[in-house]
Amino acid sequence: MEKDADGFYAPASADAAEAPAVAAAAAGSSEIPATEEKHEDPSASNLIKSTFEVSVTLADQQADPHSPLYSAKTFEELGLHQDLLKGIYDMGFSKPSKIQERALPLLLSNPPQNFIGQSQSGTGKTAAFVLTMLSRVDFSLNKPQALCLAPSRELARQIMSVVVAMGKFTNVQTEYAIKDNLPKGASNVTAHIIVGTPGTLTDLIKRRVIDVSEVKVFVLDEADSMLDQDGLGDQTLRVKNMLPRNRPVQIILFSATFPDNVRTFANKFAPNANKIELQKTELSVDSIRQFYMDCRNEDHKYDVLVSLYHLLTIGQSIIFCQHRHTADRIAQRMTAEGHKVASLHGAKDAAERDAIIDSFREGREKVLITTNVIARGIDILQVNMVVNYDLPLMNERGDNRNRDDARPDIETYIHRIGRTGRFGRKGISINFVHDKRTWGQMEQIEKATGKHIIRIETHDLDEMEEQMKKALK
Ligand SMILES: Nc1ncnc2c1ncn2[C@@H]1O[C@H](COP(=O)(O)OP(=O)(O)OP(=O)(O)O)[C@@H](O)[C@H]1O
Repeated sequence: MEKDADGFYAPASADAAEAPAVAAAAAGSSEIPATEEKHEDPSASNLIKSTFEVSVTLADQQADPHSPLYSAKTFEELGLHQDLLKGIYDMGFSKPSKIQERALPLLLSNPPQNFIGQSQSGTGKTAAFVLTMLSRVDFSLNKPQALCLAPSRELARQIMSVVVAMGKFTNVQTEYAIKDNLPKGASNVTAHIIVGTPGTLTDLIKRRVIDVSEVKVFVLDEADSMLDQDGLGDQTLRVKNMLPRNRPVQIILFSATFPDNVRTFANKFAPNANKIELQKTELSVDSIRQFYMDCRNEDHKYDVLVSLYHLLTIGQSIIFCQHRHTADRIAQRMTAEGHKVASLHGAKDAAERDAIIDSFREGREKVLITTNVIARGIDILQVNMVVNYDLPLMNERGDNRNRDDARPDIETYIHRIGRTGRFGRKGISINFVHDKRTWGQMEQIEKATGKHIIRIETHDLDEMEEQMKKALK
């Protein structure tokens, strides 16, 4: 049943890799004011200093009706509680994004109705469901009332940091349901909002550590992966089946992607839902410029990656590999050759995973070599480059082990490149292809997403730098 080696799609044991969590610094905090802002390399590291400046004109984007960030409304008009408005402004948000503007009235209306929401990566879905959870909680009742599930411990921790930041002016109490960070004591979690991963939450409910009798809201972030039956679907369903039947529970599903095979199940999982959906051609944001490099063979991919190192460290970069051992091997080799890189995947223990992602989030590491484990949801604004060292693949059974019948995993591709270009920022993705098969797979990705992928010569680093400057301008 395990779909991926990295806990991203893994079953109960996926949670096994989870650990102590801190309500990290507000992951959601926006650094973009409503006017133009320049971002220079924020890192204090002594690596090569940025020569590029990335300018973002959020006000312009929020005024453009074709942008997913467009908004005709203000947060005040969305009927949010004063304490939540304070939290939102404290995070630096000035106007809702399109998904927030459209989803919040539907999410907050009474009686509560189920909701299925789709919007491109980095367009503010988290705030929409976090505000809903915070709005529906009765803070005078010390029992779990909202549950939120995500496919990885890293994402659960990030969501929690948004709950804490947005709920800063409320009396909200929170608790994790992720491995190695379990509630203290054997029973009676009194927190209002629980954020976790499905295996651990199932376990805590079964052991009666978490009482779900007062739960009113059940959120699935990255809902398509959470409902995919080859992945976390069974466990998520198990959680749903443990929720109270004698009272309505509002079910909320969000993702940037909803492939057809999951959409049908999503409709059953959240019946009679209000829906906001994207067209197939709108799946990724235009601010991400996509490139590819035609490498000679597997070994050459490594050389090309190394040759890109100074470009990778201009902002921050995420390098995606299909397997853990590839991530480790590349990281070890690059480190031995004097480059500073970190690697993160599901085989590492929970504490180490937390330390690595925190260090990357804080800009202490600039290059993160990883697997699909952080392909979804992770929001680090300084990431301006994503490299698909291996293209994301899956076979008919939905796993990625056997390469012979592998086809490109379009959804994972969209999520991976979506780690850059967050909330109107510019970003770059580079695919490495190295033979006819990978070339064909990339063509399929290009066709499916409807976005042109531009060739860059592997030996022409000046051109690469030129293209990068242009793309990030
Ligand atoms: N209204 C807003 N104004 C300014 N910044 C915002 C606003 N809403 C969200 N953001 C910021 O935009 C970034 C992306 O938001 P978020 O992580 O919720 O995206 P997402 O749609 O969930 O993406 P993904 O599909 O990758 O999970 C975050 O840094 C968040 O703080």
